[in-house]
Amino acid sequence: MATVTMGKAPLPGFPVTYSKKGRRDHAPKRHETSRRQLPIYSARSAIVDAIRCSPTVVIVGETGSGKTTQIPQYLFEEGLAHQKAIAVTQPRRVAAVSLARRVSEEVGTPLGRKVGYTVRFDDKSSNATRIKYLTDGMLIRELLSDKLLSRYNCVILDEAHERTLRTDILFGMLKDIQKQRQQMAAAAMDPSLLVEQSATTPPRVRELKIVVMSATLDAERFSAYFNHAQILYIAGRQYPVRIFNTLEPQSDYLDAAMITTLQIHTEEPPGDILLFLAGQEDIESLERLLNGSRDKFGPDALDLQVCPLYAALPPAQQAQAFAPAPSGSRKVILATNIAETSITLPGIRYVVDTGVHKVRGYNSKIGIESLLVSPVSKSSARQRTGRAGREAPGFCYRLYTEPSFDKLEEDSVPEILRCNLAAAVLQLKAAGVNDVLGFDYMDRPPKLALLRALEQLYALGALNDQGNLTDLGKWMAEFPLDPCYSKVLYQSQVFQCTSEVIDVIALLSVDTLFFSPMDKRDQAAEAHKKFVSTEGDHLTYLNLQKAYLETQGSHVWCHENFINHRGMKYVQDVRKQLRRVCSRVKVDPNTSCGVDVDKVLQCFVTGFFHHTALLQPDGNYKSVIGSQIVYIHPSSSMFGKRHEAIIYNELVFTSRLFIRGVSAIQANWIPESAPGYLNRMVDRQ
Ligand SMILES: Nc1ncnc2c1ncn2[C@@H]1O[C@H](COP(=O)(O)OP(=O)(O)OP(=O)(O)O)[C@@H](O)[C@H]1O
Repeated sequence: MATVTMGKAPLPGFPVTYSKKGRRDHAPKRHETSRRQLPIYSARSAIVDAIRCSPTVVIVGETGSGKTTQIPQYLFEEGLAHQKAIAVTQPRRVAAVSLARRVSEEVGTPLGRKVGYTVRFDDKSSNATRIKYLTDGMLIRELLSDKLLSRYNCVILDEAHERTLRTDILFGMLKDIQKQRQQMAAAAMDPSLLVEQSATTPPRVRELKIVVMSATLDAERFSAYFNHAQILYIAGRQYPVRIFNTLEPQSDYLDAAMITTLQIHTEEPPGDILLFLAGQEDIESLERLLNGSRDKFGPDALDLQVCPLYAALPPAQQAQAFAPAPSGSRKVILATNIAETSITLPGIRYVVDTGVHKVRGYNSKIGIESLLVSPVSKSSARQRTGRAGREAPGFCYRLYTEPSFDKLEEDSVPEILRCNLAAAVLQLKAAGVNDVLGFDYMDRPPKLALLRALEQLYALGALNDQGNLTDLGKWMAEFPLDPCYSKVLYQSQVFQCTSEVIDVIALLSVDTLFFSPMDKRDQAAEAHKKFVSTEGDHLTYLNLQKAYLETQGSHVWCHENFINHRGMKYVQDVRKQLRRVCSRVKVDPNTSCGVDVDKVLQCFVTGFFHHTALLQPDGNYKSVIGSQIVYIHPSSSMFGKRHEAIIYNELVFTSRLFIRGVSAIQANWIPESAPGYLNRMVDRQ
């Protein structure tokens, strides 16, 4: 017979509802009704049964149908969180926080009690928490101290289609935990073990249920990876969304976004607008433009309240996007793709999609992970559309043509295939995965590439000879940089040249900062002369940066000196990012070596010892590792010069093995930088 634990009397308006298990939930009535109206409600028992019967279930359901807010509650109500909790991962913190708020309201308990969240630097959960929304990164962190995730009965991987590096790492880790727990649970069923166990207490470690969810994922593929998991397709959209495409391609998406927003504001019935843009800069410029265009609305128009929403915005300002617009005004939220999945922004009826986003890419030149503006995938476009139609019928204005939509990729390339492997392996190690070769990747990177990555990390001092992460490795894992560069940055504290190292790394991220038009070659060469350092490209770049800052990045100055103005602007962005991260990890970005610039080169050798070459008696350069003859590229300031030893930034094979980003160094700096590794590599030759 079910037992009921009695507590305090319920508050008026909060009826007590009894679940089948006899547990008591205080659920506010107004949410109870709306919960039952969600499309997913009719599939409630099918979902619960599937999860009860199968270790892993893949669920695909329309955006807004109720997956993220309802499924964890169904499992909780049906006793699947018994004595433990349900984790729901999100790729973004803003979603984790807002979902926990909403669901705790639906459950009718204060945030942090039955329903809570954990994101970096913010934890609203307790031992009583049964449904926990958390970022994928935070679940990886929890894994480091609780290897079997024993506090959870079920992990829901939401928005799995996003395939972030961390979510991909979680896929493999969770599969492994599930297997281990299955074996332990099976062992506990062994009658000889049951003798020692009380009949009333459940086994200490239960099986781990995994639920993979999204509105837009390739369910068959996910099912195959998760041991042929059961797939559930949930039909039904909450409210219809009408999609409009432009008839012509738009040359300036910001301009098109501005016009469309003003048109909706002045011509369409009330309802807030959500506008997707590529990044913070776009948002700031559109915010200025929209705030400056109030006089165009006419005397009877509603006021327009502009709310930015991007990851770097302080949480208090982000919260404004979730608050209702003041009466007599319409809210327009200018957002990056942080608003693309999972969240419900109350009041939104109109979505404007520019069709672009910033993607973390990998600049193989310097291994810096960059953010580049690119077209979205179909899957992203559908998710954006799905932000309308959650509380009433909605409209989505795509600022690109229908044929352009048809040409978009179905899904974005998984991050693990887009980023440098040394960096990915460093992340895996930081996440506690020791066997990175045997790791169960959903999309496996090539083995040789993984081996190279391990060897390189060892040489850099990020791994010890057991292959475990060192303290330096942990530090390096904090940086959005190829590990060679983060090592140089770390060493810059020893050489007292952090400011210069940041500048050079940023400058090396662009291909051609000096340009020479065919018809003005001599003029350009003359203009470039004043920046050239006899010690090579690294210090030449440093001279260029100094001069650029002195002229405050003037377009005219760049033009007169045959300098790539756009490239220099990008350099300043990268520089700003790096300075910010340095400050965050308490490294002073202003530490400078002054005129003692040799220190900068010495510091670079500590990360680039494998990119060094020695001058041969015949005048050629031979690489220290690989013993290959390498040729200085004609674009380098070191072209035609001879020096006992050189360091280079990259090796490119075109007609010959060319090296670029070259500087002169002292030969004795090389063995000092990674003695063990270099001896081994030279022995192998
Ligand atoms: N903060 C909120 N305020 C108002 N309504 C909300 C809120 N959060 C959710 N809802 C309502 O609950 C519905 C279901 O939301 P939920 O996030 O569970 O859907 P979903 O299927 O996970 O969507 P998606 O695939 O887009 O993440 C929404 O369509 C909306 O009507």
